[in-house]
Amino acid sequence: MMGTLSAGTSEIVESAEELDSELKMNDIAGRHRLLKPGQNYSIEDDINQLFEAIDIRCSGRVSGTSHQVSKDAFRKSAMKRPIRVSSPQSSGIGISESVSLKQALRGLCISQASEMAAMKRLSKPAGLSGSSEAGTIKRLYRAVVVDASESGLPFNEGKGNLVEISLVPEKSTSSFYEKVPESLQVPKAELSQQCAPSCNPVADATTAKSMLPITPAQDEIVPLPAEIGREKSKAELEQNGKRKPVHSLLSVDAGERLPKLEKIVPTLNEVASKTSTLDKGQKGKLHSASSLPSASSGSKVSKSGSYSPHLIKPVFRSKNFVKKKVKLDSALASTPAGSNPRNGTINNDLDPSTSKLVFQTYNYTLKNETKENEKASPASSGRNVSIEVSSSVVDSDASKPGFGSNCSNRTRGVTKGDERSRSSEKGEFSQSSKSSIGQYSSSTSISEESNVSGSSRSGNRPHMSKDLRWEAIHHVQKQHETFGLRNFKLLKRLGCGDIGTVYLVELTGTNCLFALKVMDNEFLATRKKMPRAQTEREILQMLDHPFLPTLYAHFTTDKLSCLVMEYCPGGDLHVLRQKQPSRSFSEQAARFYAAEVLLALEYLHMLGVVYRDLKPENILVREDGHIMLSDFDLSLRCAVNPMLLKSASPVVEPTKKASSPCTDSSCIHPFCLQPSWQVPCFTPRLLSTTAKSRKLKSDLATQVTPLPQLVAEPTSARSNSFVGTHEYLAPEIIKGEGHGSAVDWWTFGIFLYELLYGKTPFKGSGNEDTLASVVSHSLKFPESPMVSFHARDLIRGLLVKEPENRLGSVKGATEIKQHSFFEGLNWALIRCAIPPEMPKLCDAGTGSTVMSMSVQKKESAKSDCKDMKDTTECVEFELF
Ligand SMILES: Nc1ncnc2c1ncn2[C@@H]1O[C@H](COP(=O)(O)OP(=O)(O)OP(=O)(O)O)[C@@H](O)[C@H]1O
Repeated sequence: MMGTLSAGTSEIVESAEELDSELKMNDIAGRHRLLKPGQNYSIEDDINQLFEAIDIRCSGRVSGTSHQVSKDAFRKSAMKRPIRVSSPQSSGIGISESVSLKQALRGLCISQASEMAAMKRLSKPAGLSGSSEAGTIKRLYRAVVVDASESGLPFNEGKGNLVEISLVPEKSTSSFYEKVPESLQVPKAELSQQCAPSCNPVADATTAKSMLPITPAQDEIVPLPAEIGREKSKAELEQNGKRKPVHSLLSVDAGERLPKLEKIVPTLNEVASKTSTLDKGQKGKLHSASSLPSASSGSKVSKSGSYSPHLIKPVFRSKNFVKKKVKLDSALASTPAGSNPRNGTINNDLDPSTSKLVFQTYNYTLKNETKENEKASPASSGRNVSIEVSSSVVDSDASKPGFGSNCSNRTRGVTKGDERSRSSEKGEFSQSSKSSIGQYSSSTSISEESNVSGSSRSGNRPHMSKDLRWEAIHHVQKQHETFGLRNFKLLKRLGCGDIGTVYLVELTGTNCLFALKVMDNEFLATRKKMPRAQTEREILQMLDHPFLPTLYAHFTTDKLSCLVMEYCPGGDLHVLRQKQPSRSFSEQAARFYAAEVLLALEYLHMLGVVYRDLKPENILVREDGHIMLSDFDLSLRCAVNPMLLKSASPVVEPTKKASSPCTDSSCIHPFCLQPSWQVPCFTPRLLSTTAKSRKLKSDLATQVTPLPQLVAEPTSARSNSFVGTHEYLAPEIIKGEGHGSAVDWWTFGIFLYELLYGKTPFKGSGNEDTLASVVSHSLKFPESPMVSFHARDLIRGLLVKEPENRLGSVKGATEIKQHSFFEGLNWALIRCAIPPEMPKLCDAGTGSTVMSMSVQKKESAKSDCKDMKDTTECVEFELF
């Protein structure tokens, strides 16, 4: 019963669902990757191709009377059918629509190119989205069909000049694995009555409590133990305040959980002990489980050290790898094709019984090869793009937990046919790049998308070619002809989630740090959490965005599933907020973080991912102060179709902007390359001289139209799961009415509220009260701290209880970005902006000291190790 929930525990709850849809939607994973290895990325080509592909049939002229359509009507219609709205003024600017659109797109690309230039300048290592975003945009634009004559939605939302081009949203392919029993659902009439503004909040809350649908899953909700039988470090004590995820289907108590988590350690040791050859220069010292850092070992927080915000480099601890890099390149060049892990088999020196390696799939070449193989061999259809290194024991059992065969199909659901296909794959892996069932015998195959080979060293991410972490992985892979746990040196535990434990690890011999998420396969299987782990991995594989994590590799053993991710040393926003003087962020800081989160959510929605678990705890802070949205195991995958909202005339007044476009801090002109706030690390190419740039921008401002808006909001996504964190749960989730992407905009509203006020708006004395309050209480703003009208207005728009009326429910992030709260924000360059707060040289999220991450502070491996020992009471263990 809900009543069993402890009052002080904020939780994520979920129920089983969408497994099928997740599998069915695997094809989404590949959509945003367009460039093939070796293919040169050209913005100009993109533009031309886009316009070749775009069928512009929009007359751009709709009678003025059509503008009388209400906003609500538009919203509702927009969810069902294509929208195309034109403006009578659209033709008044003397530029043909195709030309203006092209210019606008070019501007978009210029903006993008500027970002890429900035990133290059910064040598920003990870998470950059340049070409992939371009690819995504290209794909979206290719899909655009404008048909003015067929669409009859002359709505411009007051903008007056917008021509909206849209596509019919695809039907969501998500299936409802878990539906709230009809008997348990609250009648809509009653709910609307409950939610009526005139309702007595107290009475409503009481009534709502009794009305909350109690699903069987909810019955089983139990609070996750804040501690799992280990000593609490300072940071972990802080984490106790975090709203931890709880699986609603199976209760997990401390007694059950602890042995499982502890089990990981001996498993790692086991792997280590089975490693016959240790890296050259490695001590070969294998510590027992007790050598893992105790919670207390991380309790000493060193706040010393400085931080250089402008040197965004991979996390390195010595220069060793840089030196090796040259050798690596030559080694690559001379690598025989047969020994190239991209193309063939390599040896795995791990114990066959434990070794299973799967590299993430990033490379389209591989996909193409797979398709060719499918043609050649029908039996292989349905194969996963990724190639697995697996033991026969693992793969012969399709039901085996882990990221094995049962988790690797990213293009379609796992069917019996698929399993049969797998069985037939025995011995075929060298051709199909698939694992060889029954052929383990210490051989492995690695997918081409292992991101560490040849020209596609960073996978399909040319913009990340400067990310030395990719090269580091490749380097290690080439050196050892294997890639797995043994290649990592465990430094400390970063945190523990519902499905796994995250460690800070160093890629042996490279001084590159990563976050390694380790999940116990048996635990996942017995707790029915495998789908969550699978979802997280699949989503991580899709991501290529500066505010989302990069998954460098993943591998699986019999016992463990591991994700090698980008490491964020800055802790999370939950902890960071608590460190603020008033335990809340300034409005400027909140705006910054909210904007970056919004971009991340927008990107996720474009990929057909409804995040569903937004909260400060899940927003990690990178070393450069920018954010990284993490934790995707509760996300919903669904179908999404792009919608292009084309602006046909300038939004801004040319004269105003032409006067001094760049001195205006709120300049929002798309061709204004000057960031709206200081970006000292970035000098746009077009701004070589101030005069030149001013003239250029002045000219552009008078000639060109604003950029079109791309909208890819998965409005048709539906789920009935009870998923989220109590204080952040949207009303429609609580009511069991089914929910879609609008839940992310609700949580975004709660998130912004919490950043600004230091608390969430509907928190009750207990979880039950909180849920009742969410459903029935009206939104109230505290008198202090003082928050601007714009901020409150945005929150108000987001925290509309009816999802269909919620800001963002139709056009997604596009709507929200246009809100006055974000006015003047240079969205394209925010990644180059100086964050409100730079992380100190301590890991706020864990309380443990981390080594300097900047180049200036880069230390040798030895001194780093010494520092670690000195400050964290010795994280002196090497498991691999
Ligand atoms: N890439 C990372 N860099 C630094 N710390 C991380 C990283 N990923 C996770 N962490 C830390 O590890 C902790 C556990 O993360 P994890 O994603 O496993 O669980 P969670 O966020 O609590 O949610 P869930 O249980 O739903 O997975 C986080 O709270 C965070 O402090």
